[in-house]
Amino acid sequence: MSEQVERGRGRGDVDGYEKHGGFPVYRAAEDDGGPDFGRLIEAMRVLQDAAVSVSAPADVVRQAAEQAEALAALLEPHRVPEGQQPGGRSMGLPGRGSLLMLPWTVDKFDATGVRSTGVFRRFHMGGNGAAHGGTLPLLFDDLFGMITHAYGRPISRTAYLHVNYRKITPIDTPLVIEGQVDRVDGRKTFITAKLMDAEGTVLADGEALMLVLLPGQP
Ligand SMILES: CCCCC/C=C\C/C=C\C/C=C\C/C=C\CCCC(=O)SCCNC(=O)CCNC(=O)[C@H](O)C(C)(C)COP(=O)(O)OP(=O)(O)OC[C@H]1O[C@@H](n2cnc3c(N)ncnc32)[C@H](O)[C@@H]1OP(=O)(O)O
Repeated sequence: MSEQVERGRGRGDVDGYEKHGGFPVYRAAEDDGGPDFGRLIEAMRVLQDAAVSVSAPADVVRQAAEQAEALAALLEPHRVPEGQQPGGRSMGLPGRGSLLMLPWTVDKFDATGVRSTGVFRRFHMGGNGAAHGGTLPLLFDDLFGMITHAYGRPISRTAYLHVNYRKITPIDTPLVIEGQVDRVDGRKTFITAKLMDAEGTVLADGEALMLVLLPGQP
């Protein structure tokens, strides 16, 4: 984890951050969920990739279903309320340890912007080796959230998000996404970002308006 990301852990204490909106208080998980949480999440991701790409004999599918059901039953008694689980709050893990997020790694996180690197996996495929078009706004939206946070803005929500698909975004290929705050106008934070391949070719670019929540807004 970079020094910038480490510093970002303390943002929950920035004056006004917790008081804004009706959003629950979120803090980064102290220990990234413990020694095996990252392993669990990565194993789940591999399982997701497998689940959407295998064509297995019926007996294998039956065994896999039974094992998946047993695993779910093992975890079920340990559900906790939103904001207490390490998933999504583990800043040292790819995708913050959230299965929903792209498993990307943040390597820059400060007021000048946020950069993250990673690959779209088989799980994220739309067709013909390209990432599903819906997965790109997910990547952009989460980056925009981090950029807002790294800039020191109070909790904000995405009012709009625009993505231009410039070229096919391939799966299993190292990519980088980078963006920054362009301007601030009262509650409004305007952000832009670019998704690029290793040669710097822009595959997609995006812009968003993030609005600081008013007191009580969910
Ligand atoms: C989860 C964090 C883990 C914690 C770990 C610790 C640290 C973490 C570090 C980083 C965090 C990382 C990531 C964060 C994760 C994710 C970020 C994703 C964020 C989202 O994914 S969030 C979900 C999608 N999002 C929504 O679910 C919004 C639904 N919506 C609403 O809740 C309202 O809509 C709201 C509140 C947005 C505004 O409502 P409102 O009533 O307060 O404001 P109002 O409408 O009056 O607009 C005020 C002024 O904005 C202009 N305006 C409004 N909308 C516009 C538009 N679309 N286009 C152009 N202008 C627009 C108006 O024209 C007016 O402009 P003017 O003042 O000039 O007249």
